[in-house]
Amino acid sequence: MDAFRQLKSFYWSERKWFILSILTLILATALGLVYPNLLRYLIDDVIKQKNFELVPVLSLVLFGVIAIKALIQFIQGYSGAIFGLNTAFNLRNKLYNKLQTLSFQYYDTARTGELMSRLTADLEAVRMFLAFGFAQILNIVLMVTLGMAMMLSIDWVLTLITMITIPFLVMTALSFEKKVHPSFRNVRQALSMLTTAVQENIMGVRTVKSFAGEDNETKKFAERNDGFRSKNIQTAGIWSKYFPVMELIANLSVVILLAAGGYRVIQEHITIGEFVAFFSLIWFIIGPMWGLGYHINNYANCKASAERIIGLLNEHVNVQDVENPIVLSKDTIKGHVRFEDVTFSYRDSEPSVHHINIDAPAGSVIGILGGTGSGKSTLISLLMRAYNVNEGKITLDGVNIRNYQLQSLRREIATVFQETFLFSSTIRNNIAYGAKNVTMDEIIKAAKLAQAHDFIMELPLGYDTIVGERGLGLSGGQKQRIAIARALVINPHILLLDDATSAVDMETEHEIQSGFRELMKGRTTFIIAHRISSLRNADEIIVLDKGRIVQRGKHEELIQQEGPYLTTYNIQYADRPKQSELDSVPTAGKGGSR
Ligand SMILES: Nc1ncnc2c1ncn2[C@@H]1O[C@H](COP(=O)(O)OP(=O)(O)OP(=O)(O)O)[C@@H](O)[C@H]1O
Repeated sequence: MDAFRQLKSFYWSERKWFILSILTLILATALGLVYPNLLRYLIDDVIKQKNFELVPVLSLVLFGVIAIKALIQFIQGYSGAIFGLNTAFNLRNKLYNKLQTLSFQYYDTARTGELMSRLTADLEAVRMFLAFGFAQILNIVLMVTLGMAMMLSIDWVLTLITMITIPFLVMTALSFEKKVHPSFRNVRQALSMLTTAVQENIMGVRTVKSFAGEDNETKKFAERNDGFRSKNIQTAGIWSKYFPVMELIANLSVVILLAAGGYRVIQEHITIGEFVAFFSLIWFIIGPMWGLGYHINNYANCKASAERIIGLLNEHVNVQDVENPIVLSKDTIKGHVRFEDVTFSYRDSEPSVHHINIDAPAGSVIGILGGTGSGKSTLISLLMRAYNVNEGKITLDGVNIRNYQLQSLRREIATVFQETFLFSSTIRNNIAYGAKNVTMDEIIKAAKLAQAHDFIMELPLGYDTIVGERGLGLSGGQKQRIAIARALVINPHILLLDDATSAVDMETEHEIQSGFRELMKGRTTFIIAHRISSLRNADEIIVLDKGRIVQRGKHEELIQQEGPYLTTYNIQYADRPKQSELDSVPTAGKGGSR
């Protein structure tokens, strides 16, 4: 119960529903005992004594009991359901909030499917247990105790004789559950493999079709479908094997009762009425035994689900606010960024960036160039405090970024990531995502600067066009331009562009950049790009190799030095004479712009 104790804060506020559901449950179970007693009374005191005038009264009493029990059962089911639903509601909100606060570090290794099952299957398991499972276990205890007490009070000898088969029934029920449980798990796994196949096929439909993989996919699906069917057949086999056995044992109790009870009546140890009451009481014991294994397993599953939920709620948040953080505001921020001897490694591995020093005065543009895996994106992630640096510090206007309130820091930084993510919503909403109370004029202005306005207007619904899941239906370049507009619309003091124009052609890139130049006046910008043309106007270009700065300076300085920058330049401008050749020909102009 420890797991459920830890979840107390989520259900304690709903305890009135819980108490109501438990009280009504006790009442309904106790009312259930009225039937056997009425039967006994009917036979012994009415029929045998020929007091037939009591029959209508008894019928009315029975009707009253049934009606009251039905009403109580309704209140019990309703209050239990509300208790479970409200607790799940509180828990779901808390879990979702937790997901928002977890750092990038967590998401680096987290698996989407697992997280989704925390929020759905695990939460549902806890809800069902709180709403019904707990009540059912309590109901079993109540029914067995009350039923047994009543049977013992009628005839303890007959009770013991009748109960001979109960241990066998319990054993069979537990063994059934032991077998059927893993079998159900296999069915669930097979189903999840089946849905994964469908999901991957839909998401990767382009790849499947372009590699003519339809036949393979059909074969894969057929195999998984077959797996799903055979696991279901296995489970059905267990059910059909065990149920007749359980039925047999349960009915054996009844046969024993019939024989032993009949004998006790003949011996006049009990009356016929008591004998009949016994018959209906025996189901008070057998009924719950039937589902005992299921409820025990249900509890174990629920506990495991609750533990997984608690695990997520207790997950450590790596990047947090310090005590009394400084709240950045648009009016006070200037935008002077400094990396001071920054070293960072993602895990305990070799650092991804080593001893980085960068001084980016407010409004300057820093270009970053380097091979793949050289640490460019890492620098940008550190600046938006996706991770905390291991050594050194990053300052904004002279203050370590750790001392700023995280949300206010990120509100002043707009990032356009390498991979564009668009929400399944309208283009207008996608552009306005990070901005509060943004006007349509501002959205259009940002879209124009990002060279997105024209193609948006060509779409049938313009800015109201819904972009499909992950932006399907738009080209890579169009998605990037929407992402750039999204960054521009928040009017950031610091702009981080991580290969943001890789998917647009050079012509469009140039146009976007001229837009940037106008908009970036007074804003600090870090541009990661593979094209020299994107970086050549930067105030400083940093060249990275294996996490270290190997060259730095302005474009004009860097093309005068031997090094990776000049090599990249020469490759990209291969159709032009090499820089060294240009230098040796005094009449030739220096390196064409694009
Ligand atoms: N989330 C992460 N977890 C662990 N290691 C990472 C993570 N992100 C990057 N790395 C590692 O850090 C190093 C630098 O990666 P980074 O993404 O900064 O390179 P990059 O220069 O931006 O590369 P690219 O041009 O391919 O995007 C690489 O060795 C990479 O494997």
